Amino acid sequence: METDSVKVDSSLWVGTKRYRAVLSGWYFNWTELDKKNREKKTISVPISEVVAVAEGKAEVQPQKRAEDTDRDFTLFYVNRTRGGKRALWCLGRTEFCCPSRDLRDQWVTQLRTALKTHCPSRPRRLLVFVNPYGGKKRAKQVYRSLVAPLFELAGVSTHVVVTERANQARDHILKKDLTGFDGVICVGGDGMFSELLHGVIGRTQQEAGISEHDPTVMLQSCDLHIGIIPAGSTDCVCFATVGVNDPVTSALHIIIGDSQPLDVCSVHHHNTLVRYSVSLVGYGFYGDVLAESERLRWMGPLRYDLSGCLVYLCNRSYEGVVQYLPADPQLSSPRDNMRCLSGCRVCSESTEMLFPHSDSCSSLYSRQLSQYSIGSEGEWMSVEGRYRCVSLTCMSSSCPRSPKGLSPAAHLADGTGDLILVQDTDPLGFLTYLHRHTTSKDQFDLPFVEVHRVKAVRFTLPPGEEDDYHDEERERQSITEGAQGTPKMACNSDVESYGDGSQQYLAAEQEEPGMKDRRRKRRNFLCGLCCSKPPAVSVWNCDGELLPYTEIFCKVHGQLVRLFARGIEDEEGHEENKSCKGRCVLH
Ligand SMILES: CCCCCCCCCCCCC/C=C/[C@@H](O)[C@H](COP(=O)(O)O)NC(=O)CCCCCCCCCCCCCCC
Ligand SMILES: Nc1ncnc2c1ncn2[C@@H]1O[C@H](COP(=O)(O)OP(=O)(O)O)[C@@H](O)[C@H]1O
Ligand SMILES: [Ca+2]
Repeated sequence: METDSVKVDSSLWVGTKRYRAVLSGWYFNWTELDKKNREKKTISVPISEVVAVAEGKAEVQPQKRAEDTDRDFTLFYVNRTRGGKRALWCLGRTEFCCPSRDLRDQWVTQLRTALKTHCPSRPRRLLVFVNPYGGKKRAKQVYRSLVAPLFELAGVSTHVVVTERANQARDHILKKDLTGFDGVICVGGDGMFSELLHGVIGRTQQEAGISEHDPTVMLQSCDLHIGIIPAGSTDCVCFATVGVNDPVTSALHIIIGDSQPLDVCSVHHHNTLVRYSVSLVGYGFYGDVLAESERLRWMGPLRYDLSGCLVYLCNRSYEGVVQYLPADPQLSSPRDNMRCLSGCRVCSESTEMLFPHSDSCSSLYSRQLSQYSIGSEGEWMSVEGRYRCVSLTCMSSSCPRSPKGLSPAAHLADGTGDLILVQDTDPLGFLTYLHRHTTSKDQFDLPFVEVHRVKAVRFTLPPGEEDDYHDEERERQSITEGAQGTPKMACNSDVESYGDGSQQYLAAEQEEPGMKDRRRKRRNFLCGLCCSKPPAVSVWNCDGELLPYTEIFCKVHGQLVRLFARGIEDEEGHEENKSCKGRCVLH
């Protein structure tokens, strides 16, 4: 453990005043005059939050050459500001002037050495995917103006790919050589993150020789970190792992090399992997909202509000049988009001349980789960009924639309998910349930709502329920299976498993032309408002992707991937840096 040995201790000019500055093991402390109230204040920056040290009076924009006087140096570091309730990060910048050039060189050398010593896990080279198509279609501009200058300042090199089609990012990660990259970054929304998630998990299992199609397999956890620069419509994964969806905040978390493990839910249909999810696997309301919103993509983020209203007015509920494997109630519960924040105790305790020292690659829950093989009774619970919505979320799924999220006390890395069952109820009751997502009232404190912390869920239709919605899908499957005799993975991309167990994702072109439109027409709620026979079956929304199956099996894999984040910082925890107006650049 690094001692707190003093590396440099001298007086430095900050602005027009000269004060003492000390670089000890982990911190750089200096004193300066607070411009507003003309009094001295001490600033203390942990080395782990230093972004860069530059000789001279350096600026962030590379085109502004540093005025290289030989006695100055500039420090760039993480500054916490307050954008309303949100704890934003911005780039702090302070110029120091030394009595001599030697002392300046000593400061710069020691600071850079401290950076190298204390922050070995910082990314040096990143693979960046920009989605020009998602959100407000401003991803390129966001990246170029706010993020690229920070990466350049911090000395992080990047290879940027602006995607031209859906699934290009995922295919790139699955097939291309990733040597030398310390992480992959998506500039977009949850759909774009989902592409990188599928690429990173698929690549890791490919290289470990694990077949993703076996629902009880223990997946290999992925070391290649994923970073998100928010530029989408819901941006819920970014919001739930960082606390805000702000490009500069996220870029700074990436630069300092934060690492946040994240649970992932695998979704299977029989022995076929359909999708992975981290934010929401939702049937009923959320599924119908997504199905309806795809036609309104030209509206950007507003499409969810309009389709939300339309779907709400259709007042639909669906029959279903839900079986679930409860998690250990001693550890935590969805009603214990223990929000998952940076350094969360529940998640760190789960790390012990998920990866016991003896066998680091297998997760405890997967072992337990494989004991209860799919068909056995074990501790599986089963409920049947008519539901407004059935949602499974591995995290709080907080997002700008719903600051507390679908399940406010869910944990990012505890190996469990929260299953929320909203039974059929009157429209006002359901509106109350929805509305509580935007207030601090407990959305589970309603008679028709139940929530369970689970490790696995199976959803099936009650016997005799017509799944006409997917019959065409199955027809298509059988036609293609007949042709190729291999199980086709059904989703907007098809996986064809070859003899050698490697898996090639094929692009969505495999779908018959017009199949999607036919499906979507079926769900068109505008005509649905008046149509007599509402569909008996809804559709699954899996992180913003429609699933082509109704009967699915979901399993939570604890801490399967890692993000360049540190969880939601408890706003109260950073009083001292709160007011830093004027010292923030690039905001
Ligand atoms: C009356 C106010 C109702 C507010 C309801 C807020 C519920 C918010 C739930 C947020 C769920 C977040 C789960 C995130 C899923 C995302 O992965 C996924 C993809 O994200 P991407 O577009 O960035 O790729 N996003 C989604 O699937 C969108 C989720 C659906 C949002 C529902 C919005 C409904 C709001 C309108 C309801 C109005 C009812 C009253 C009308 C009289
Ligand atoms: N260049 C592209 N053209 C069309 N679709 C794309 C492109 N790049 C990515 N996509 C797809 O767009 C979808 C939405 O992307 P996302 O960034 O989540 O935006 P939003 O948050 O608005 O949904 C993703 O599912 C992704 O697969
Ligand atoms: Ca979880």
